[in-house]
Amino acid sequence: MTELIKFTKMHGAGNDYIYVNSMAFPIENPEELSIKWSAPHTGIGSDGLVLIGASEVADFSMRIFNADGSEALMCGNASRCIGKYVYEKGLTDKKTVTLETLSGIKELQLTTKKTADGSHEEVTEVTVDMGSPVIGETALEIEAGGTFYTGTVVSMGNPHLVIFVDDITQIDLPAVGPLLENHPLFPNRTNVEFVQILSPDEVRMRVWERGSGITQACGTGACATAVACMLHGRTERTTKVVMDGGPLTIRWDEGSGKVYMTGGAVKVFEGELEI
Ligand SMILES: N[C@@H](CCC[C@H](N)C(=O)O)C(=O)O
Repeated sequence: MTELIKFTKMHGAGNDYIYVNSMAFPIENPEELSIKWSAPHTGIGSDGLVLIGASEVADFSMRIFNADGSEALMCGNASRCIGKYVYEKGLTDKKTVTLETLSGIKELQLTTKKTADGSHEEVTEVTVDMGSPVIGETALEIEAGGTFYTGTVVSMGNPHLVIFVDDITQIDLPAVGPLLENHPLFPNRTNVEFVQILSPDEVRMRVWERGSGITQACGTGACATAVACMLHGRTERTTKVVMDGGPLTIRWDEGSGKVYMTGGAVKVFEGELEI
């Protein structure tokens, strides 16, 4: 029997996912549908699929699937978009929302303002408590395509390799990204961030995401980047990470050791699909 699934296309700094409220529209084969719906010409076109579900330990749960159908443990940009989704759809009236993810419970702080016609409140910005980073090697020598890079390995629930470069425009991301993502040093693959320092509180970053390729932004990647920058004494505790799709502000709190990510979330359109 054909089923109709309602979805919302949203993005955070240009990192775009298809969001489905799986409490209303249960989905049995998200891996398959993420591949199908993410396809730019034959599907909706996106970096992946996000399911918003119920939770016994938090207000809501999130499952995130990359465009290749692989499931990730965490997604920074999607967590902000879910904050906007659940508040604006009236699924909650809380401005502090907890979200169960495969990498633990994250807390979202929503900033809202009245819409221009004064009829309701909209979410303008979300700050996510991303938890504490797990720091791996800080000077990993790695070869890809005949070039040697030095990277810092940081997990923000999912794996990241952060590489400092002098001039980010010189990086051939489509060529080197897949080599590093699938490097034998990373049996579970990795997300890859190239970073150029602009000032003590601003960096430029481009990302190659595990399972999705080049994306306009990566929230966990921005956090990993800021952590690597601070670890190496390149930036202050708060850093603006400017990606192809826009900036995120990342603060690595000295006292708690936690990383806080702040940025916007945008609804693009809604639709329905038959499965
Ligand atoms: N874009 C995301 C991360 C999505 C998952 C990642 N590609 C992985 O496989 O670990 C973000 O905003 O954090």
